[in-house]
Amino acid sequence: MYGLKTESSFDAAHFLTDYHGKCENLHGHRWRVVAYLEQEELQTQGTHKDMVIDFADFKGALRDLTEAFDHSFVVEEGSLAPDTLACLEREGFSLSMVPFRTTAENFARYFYGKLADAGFPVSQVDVYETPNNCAIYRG
Ligand SMILES: Nc1nc2c(c(=O)[nH]1)N=C([C@H](O)[C@H](O)COP(=O)(O)OP(=O)(O)OP(=O)(O)O)CN2
Ligand SMILES: [Zn+2]
Repeated sequence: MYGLKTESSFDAAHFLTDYHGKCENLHGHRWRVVAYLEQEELQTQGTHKDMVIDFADFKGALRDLTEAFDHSFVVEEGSLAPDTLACLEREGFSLSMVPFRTTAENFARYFYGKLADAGFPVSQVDVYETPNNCAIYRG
């Protein structure tokens, strides 16, 4: 079995809906996303011979996914009143609406799904919310 690993990060704001503690307030993190691929065999011919996948393609795909959240306010759908959202948009803030509670676990599953949908043989995604705290999603 062969494996590849790459990582990317994004800085964003969020809050946790229905959380009782400091994380119910708007705050920010630098989320670090580490993705792993696994494949039994290497490619056998062409420019990608003896590679799982070109690192350039893998790191570019993960970077595009994290870039979409960078310097935005990641908002769980339905967690803010429509007029609150309208005010934030009117002020020009960048909002990223997501259909999940913005936990590290859910981000890990989200990035896993996006990489799998793009055809990468993803086996695991780690999402660090702080340097010491990491959520893991495995297929
Ligand atoms: N299992 C999870 N637990 C928590 C998550 C999560 O995504 N998964 N998220 C949060 C909050 O987002 C919160 O911001 C994290 O707070 P905390 O761990 O306290 O992080 P700090 O940066 O404040 O770290 P300190 O050690 O307190 O400096 C909560 N839990
Ligand atoms: Zn947080």
